[in-house]
Amino acid sequence: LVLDEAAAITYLEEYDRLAADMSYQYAEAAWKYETNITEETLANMTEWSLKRSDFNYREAKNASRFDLSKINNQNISRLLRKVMDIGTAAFPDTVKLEKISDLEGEMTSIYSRARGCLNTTTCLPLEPDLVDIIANSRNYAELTAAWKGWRDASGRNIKKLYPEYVSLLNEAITFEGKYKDMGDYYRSSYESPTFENDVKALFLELAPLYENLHAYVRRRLKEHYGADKFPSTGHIPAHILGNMWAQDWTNIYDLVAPYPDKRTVDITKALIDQNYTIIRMYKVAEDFFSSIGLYKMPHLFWEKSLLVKPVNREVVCHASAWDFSNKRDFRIKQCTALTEEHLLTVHHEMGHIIYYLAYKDLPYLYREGANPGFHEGMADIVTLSFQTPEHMKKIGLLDAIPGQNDTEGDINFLFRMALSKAAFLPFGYLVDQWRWSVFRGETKPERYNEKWWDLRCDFQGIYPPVERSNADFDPGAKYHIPGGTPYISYFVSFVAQFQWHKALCKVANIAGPLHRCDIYSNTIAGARLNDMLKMGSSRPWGEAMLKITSGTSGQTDKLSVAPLLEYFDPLIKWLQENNKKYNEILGWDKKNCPNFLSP
Ligand SMILES: O=C(CCC(O)(O)[C@H](Cc1ccccc1)NC(=O)c1ccccc1)N[C@@H](Cc1ccccc1)C(=O)O
Ligand SMILES: [Zn+2]
Repeated sequence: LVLDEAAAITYLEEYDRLAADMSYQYAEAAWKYETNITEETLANMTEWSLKRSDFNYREAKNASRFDLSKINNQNISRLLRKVMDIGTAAFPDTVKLEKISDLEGEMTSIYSRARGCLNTTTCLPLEPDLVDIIANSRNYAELTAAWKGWRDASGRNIKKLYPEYVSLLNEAITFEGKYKDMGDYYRSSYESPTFENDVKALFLELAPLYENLHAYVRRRLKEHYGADKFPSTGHIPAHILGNMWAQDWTNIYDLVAPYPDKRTVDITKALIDQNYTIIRMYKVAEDFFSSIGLYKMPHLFWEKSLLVKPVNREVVCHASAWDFSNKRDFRIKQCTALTEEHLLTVHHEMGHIIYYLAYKDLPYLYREGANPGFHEGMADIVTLSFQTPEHMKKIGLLDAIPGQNDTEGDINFLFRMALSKAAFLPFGYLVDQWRWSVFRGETKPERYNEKWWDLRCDFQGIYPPVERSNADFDPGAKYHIPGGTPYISYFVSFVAQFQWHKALCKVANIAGPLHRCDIYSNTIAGARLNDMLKMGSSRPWGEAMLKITSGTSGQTDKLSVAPLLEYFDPLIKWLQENNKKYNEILGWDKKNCPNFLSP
């Protein structure tokens, strides 16, 4: 039965209301589970997950009555295609769909409740305890115990569930014949047949920056921990970089700063000294977004968010931002602690909420990021302004800022930014290289861990401090793997946020080098950003990229690493010179991973 456009519009209006309501119900069930992990709340979430799949299945059938070739209106056809793009919900075997939801819930429960043991008597949760040890301890043995303890408690216990999870997801997603495997489906949200090769090319362009940073940090860490801890292959031990996954190195800034006597910031200390409360951290973030003309948090946000880890129940501590699809209820769930890292995560999560608020009046189907990387990029972009010495001084978290001709202070600041924004790049890239190879069937369960360490050794130039084998499951020690959450979105975000930062600083006429630009209280920058955010996923993401960059030297509808490399250019030159001065050999043996026991 071919129905015309008018009927399609009527159908879509009805769909919009029903879908938003179903989404609300599911979000409430998921919220109840994540803020109180019990058998009952997990079962209730699974029940609602099945109800949502059933709703999507039925509506996809209803939408298929319309003949898209007879729909001329681009907007209507885009909406109808989104109603029919339901992923695993197209799989009619609800028993298997329930199993997928159960497995994901169970893996997330194991991850969230895991306690890593340092010895036979002391077992600690990841947040805040093990995170703090990895961030602050300078004792090699203690770091090794925390690193190994966490993986034994999380990855090892998740391992047995992952193979079935993968095969069920692939069976469900290939049922309709539209997708080759689950990785193919994940990548389809970028609406580009060349996406996989595009990100590979971007990653290769960023290699020189990372290799120079890696060589410098390796030399400085050798001075501290002793050269005997560093193999001839050139790898750095994975557990001495200040982060449980070696994805952000800012916590070891004090050990490796280029000009230590010009110590710039210790935000964590300032937060404690100034008796910051958790709420004040959120108010500071809200003030940044409202200062550029974006939005304040709705009152339900303050009423319903979970901002502190409860003492009397188990929760999913990994931070997230929630849209309850009723245009009013938006929440953050974060086990917030008084540290600089958490202050940045507060800005990150609130950045997601701002995106939600910008597109809340769009049709339900368009209330998404232009692509998943754009949502993460929006979450992160204010941190490029917020962390400048100028801004830190403005909000009283830093007393002295490096003067304009203080190149040493400037290098220190750029270096500190590179410890998060450059150190992250290979990790942001490799997590889904691993996952996509698993979904493709290239990496079988017997070699899950070997493939993981092949990639970690190859792209990150780090190696495991204790022997690993295929009896371990280290990918499972990173939230997004048991959580089933895509990761390439962060790599895309780390590229895109510099393109946006450059464009916004330009349109806002903020003079000076890119790395000292602070868009705080600049409503022109805010308006330009808002114009993109308000598009949601109503248009292909290239148009959203063009919306932000148009009229500037970086005008493009594509991802480009040029602004990121421009931002770090003074540091790249400094690192190249310094590495040459010390005859540092850049890079590492990409095909030989120390401490991995081949089967
Ligand atoms: O995981 C996060 C922060 C959590 C989140 O805000 O990205 C969160 C992750 C998540 C949790 C549950 C389900 C899905 C995703 N994402 C969101 O809350 C979110 C994602 C898309 C749209 C709206 C909100 N960051 C990553 C990468 C990262 C990003 C930025 C700085 C440092 C590190 C990490 O910690 O490895
Ligand atoms: Zn995020």
